[in-house]
Amino acid sequence: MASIDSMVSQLLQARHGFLDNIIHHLGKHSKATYITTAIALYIGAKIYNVLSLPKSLRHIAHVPAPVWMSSLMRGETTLDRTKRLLISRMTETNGMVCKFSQLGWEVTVMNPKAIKTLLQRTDIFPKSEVTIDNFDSRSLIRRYFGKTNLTLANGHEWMRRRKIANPAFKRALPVKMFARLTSQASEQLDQSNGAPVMIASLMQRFTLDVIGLAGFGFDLNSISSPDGQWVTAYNDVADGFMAFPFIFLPILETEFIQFFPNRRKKHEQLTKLDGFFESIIEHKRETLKNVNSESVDDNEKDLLTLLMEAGRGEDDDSEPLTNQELRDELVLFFFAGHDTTSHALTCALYYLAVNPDIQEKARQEVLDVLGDAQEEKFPTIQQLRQFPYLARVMKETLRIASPPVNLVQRIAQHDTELEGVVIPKDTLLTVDFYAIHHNHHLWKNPEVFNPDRFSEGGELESMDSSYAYLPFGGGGRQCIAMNFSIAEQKVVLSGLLRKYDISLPENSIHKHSLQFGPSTGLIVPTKDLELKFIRRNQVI
Ligand code: HEM
Repeated sequence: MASIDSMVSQLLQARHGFLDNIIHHLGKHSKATYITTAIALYIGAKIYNVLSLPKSLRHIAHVPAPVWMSSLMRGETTLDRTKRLLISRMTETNGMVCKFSQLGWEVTVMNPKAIKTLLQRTDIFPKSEVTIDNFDSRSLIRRYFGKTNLTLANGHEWMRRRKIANPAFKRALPVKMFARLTSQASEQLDQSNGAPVMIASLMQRFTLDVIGLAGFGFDLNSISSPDGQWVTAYNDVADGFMAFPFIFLPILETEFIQFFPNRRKKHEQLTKLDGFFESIIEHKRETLKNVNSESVDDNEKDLLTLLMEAGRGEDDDSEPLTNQELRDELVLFFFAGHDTTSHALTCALYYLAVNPDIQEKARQEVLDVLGDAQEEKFPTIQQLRQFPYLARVMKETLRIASPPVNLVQRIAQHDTELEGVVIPKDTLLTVDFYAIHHNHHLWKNPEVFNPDRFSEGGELESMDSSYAYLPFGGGGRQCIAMNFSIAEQKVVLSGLLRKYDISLPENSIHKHSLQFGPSTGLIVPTKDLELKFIRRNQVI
């Protein structure tokens, strides 16, 4: 693959010689040759411009575009690429490195102090709208996410949406529903009779059902019916967001979709899903007109109800969300809330399986709170606070295997500086979670799973900046559902620890370290991970 590096560098370097040659031959050839040459020159110049680091960023260390691209093309793992090309440059330009991304050159910020400024100064570094504007309104991704939503909006629009959604997420902590669905998932584990189980798939179906119920009160039932129509439609659509040919050549999707039947099918599935969301929103509005929702415990209300209730209270002056806005937020919660948490759960179960001492310590804590009687038992909201060790296991999992690869890009509003480094107007900036959470300049033995980093007086507390650890982001744009997801994970992990001994099959490819598959964009999924769940004697 070094040949790809050298091919592209040679292409860039040979540009001048290439131009001279072309000028020399021009006189001798026909009109067709002129046109072909002009097109070749135009494309060559475009490629050169796109791949060359802009002059304004040349004072910052950078990874040459061909080097980054060749790593992607030869399938180097995200972690290896990050270590080799980003962390290795941590000491250059104060922990800032430029790299080539799908949307152009961006600065990856690895210096915790600079990250703090980047995330706190949302006036100077708002979210980059390039991320979604880059997609045509007819593309699958844009049709799904719409023009804006809570995670993409900036300024007043973001504040308005966050003000409405914040109380909804504060109120919604449906632990009873988490427990009910954990129980359903464990029925599937029981059916395996201790044989290896594809755990990522089960956790994905679990979190999808959670978000269906927590989002709009609809049971997608994907734990027991993985092939149900709405689950299939959603998975089909989500699978298509980052399809390489349509991202790099959007015209294929906008102008030539008739030649791509599979892509057309995804659009049809999305149209069906939209109809489904619309009917749910309409139905909910009608129900709320007729039923007194006060009678339902706030914790167990779905987010759609809570979002619709915004603006109704006496001191609540929020401008209510329209049906379209409600739809756009709900589809976002689906996307942002399901793969992230299922990945966190899958990885936590893996690290418990390969660290029996840690597993036993976490289990003992759970048994101390919930007892070891034979019937299933899950924690109440109050009991969730009584699992400090399990919380450290979850934190360490989110450090070592952060679900999102990086933060949504920010864009500098004007010429500014970050920790002494000049950042020109319109520069795109991001934070790469692996680059920060696996950085040996910040963490001791970052590849070792060690929940005690998060104990009182432990490694995190002794660091100069808490921004060396940010699985849920930071500043005002921190994950709105952090507490929701933590509660969800605690219910599942405590329930499964109480009931099963968790282990890795003898011949697993993950024996020495957790292996990841190709990235789907938001997260890097585990690769065919199977775990064994053997029922402990005491619990039936
Ligand atoms: C382990 C689970 C999760 C992780 C690690 C995670 C991580 C993150 C991160 C890093 C951000 C900040 C993005 C940025 O600043 O660019 C974020 C924002 C967000 N997350 Fe999560 N998330 C998780 C679960 C969820 C769930 C369950 C939901 C919804 C039900 C959700 C909804 C959101 C939303 C709406 C935002 C945007 C907030 C805003 O910009 O105001 N997340 N999440």
